[in-house]
Amino acid sequence: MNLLHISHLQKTYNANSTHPVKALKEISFDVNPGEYIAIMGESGAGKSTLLNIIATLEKASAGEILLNGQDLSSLTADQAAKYRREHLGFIFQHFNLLNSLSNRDNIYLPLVLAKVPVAEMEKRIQPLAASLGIEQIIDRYPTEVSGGQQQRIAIARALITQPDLLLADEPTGALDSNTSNEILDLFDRVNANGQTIIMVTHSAAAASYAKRTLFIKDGRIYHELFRGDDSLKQYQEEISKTMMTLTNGGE
Ligand SMILES: Nc1ncnc2c1ncn2[C@@H]1O[C@H](COP(=O)(O)OP(=O)(O)OP(=O)(O)O)[C@@H](O)[C@H]1O
Repeated sequence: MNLLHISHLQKTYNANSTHPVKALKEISFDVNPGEYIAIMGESGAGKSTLLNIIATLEKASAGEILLNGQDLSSLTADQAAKYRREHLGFIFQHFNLLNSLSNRDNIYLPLVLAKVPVAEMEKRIQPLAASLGIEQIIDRYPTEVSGGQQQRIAIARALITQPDLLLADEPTGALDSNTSNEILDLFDRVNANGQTIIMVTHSAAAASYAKRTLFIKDGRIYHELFRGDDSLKQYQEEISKTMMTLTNGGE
């Protein structure tokens, strides 16, 4: 079965006003378990809207969205909050760590909210910290580590709940190119361990790490590319070319 099934999804903001905005007009795609998908498109194309609907933060105006067979559009606000905690992991451009908590407590936070026993939290953090290279900084505070290290902490926070789906919104947008590559290498390893990832990005370099890239234009899927056996460099060139065609309005 598909992990995520999206069919004829539409989203109109301010539907009842004189200026409705059709952010998503027709979006259909499926995601299989273990996939790593990048979503690209120009500013205003509808990427964040799509991500927010998958994240259960917003509701679609029409169409179907199922995650593991669960109809996300039928969830109440409380059910959606629970669903997010139990099934989704989030990574943001600006890390969104709480500076008043240690890195360790930031990572524990979703488990605290889910009332997971302390012994289980400690058991889960050890292998995660080792695989993400954060053992040395785990008892510092977010303000005492670099941006790349903060993003590693944020990745640990997203993964500690063992989510069905990891959603990343411009995860390298605030990082220099070397640090970005380190974070993207980590995503690669996380995906190789079976984690399904959907990443919104403006960066062809970042998208080239994903195995499939969906291009969105004016609320519709314009094109998709598969990495296949391409090298990172070849695939990045393909992605850049497609973005250029899309920007120039080509078919
Ligand atoms: N809450 C809202 N109310 C009204 N219109 C909105 C709202 N959120 C987004 N839009 C509009 O919906 C369209 C799609 O926006 P969206 O933020 O999804 O694009 P995006 O591809 O993520 O852009 P960017 O790359 O700049 O983040 C835009 O025309 C935007 O102005």
